[in-house]
Amino acid sequence: MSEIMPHIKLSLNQAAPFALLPGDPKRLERIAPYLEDVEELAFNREFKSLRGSFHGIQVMAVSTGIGGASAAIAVEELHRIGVKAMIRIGSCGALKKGIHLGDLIIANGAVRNDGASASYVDLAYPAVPDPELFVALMESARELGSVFHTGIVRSHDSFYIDDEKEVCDYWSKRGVLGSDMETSALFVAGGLRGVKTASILNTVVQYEESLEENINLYTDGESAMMRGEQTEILTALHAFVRISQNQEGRI
Ligand SMILES: O=P(O)(O)O[C@H]1O[C@H](CO)[C@@H](O)[C@H]1O
Ligand SMILES: O=c1cc[nH]c(=O)[nH]1
Repeated sequence: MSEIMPHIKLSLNQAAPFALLPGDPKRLERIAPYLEDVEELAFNREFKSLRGSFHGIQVMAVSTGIGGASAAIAVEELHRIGVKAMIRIGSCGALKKGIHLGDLIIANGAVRNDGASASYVDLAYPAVPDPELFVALMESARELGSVFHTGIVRSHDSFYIDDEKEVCDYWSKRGVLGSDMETSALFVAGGLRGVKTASILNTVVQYEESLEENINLYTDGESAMMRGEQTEILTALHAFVRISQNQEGRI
């Protein structure tokens, strides 16, 4: 019998080549309807998982919880059971005016303000997505008519620091589009381990709006944000189909 990973509680025979990585375990309930032959796999701590098929490819969805530490654990353990490509389908706060609720941000890099990626490697190492997966996400987003922006995001470890507003303004002034908590750890762990990674984020807080209020509305199922979530799920699934075709079965 193959080894069961200690946190995600999955083994080799449960792997698929592609994995969607939401933060919130609840998001799995909204991913499942897009897949056929869905099997629930495991639920340990923040790591809930399922597997199914989409347009002929096998896909997993595994929640990573909040923050880079648990996201990096998910990347490591999924890599060990054989997952080759991972797309974070997350939520974020915009750092730029004109990015609206439900707009998607496809990250072409992440500011490494998290602790997990720093514990892996010097900050000079870039947090960047796999180029092929990034392009596949952009092409899918265009094909589906999604409203999306591409650019740098900032990954952080806490909302509740005393100078939160000043820190957000600092990065906003430098052209960073949005903030989340897992993209940089995903990109760095994936880069070091040779896993293809990308990140697509649904805007749930507009720049300079109340964070707590908007996250509550999102979890209550308010519509623009829910539409953004549906679009990011579909965009990511189609991106996996694209790279499976590009690679002609190599993945
Ligand atoms: O909605 P998810 O994917 O969890 O992403 C965002 O939401 C959480 C904070 O509310 C953090 O995990 C942040 O990155
Ligand atoms: O503003 C936000 C919203 C969601 N997630 C974040 O990290 N920041």
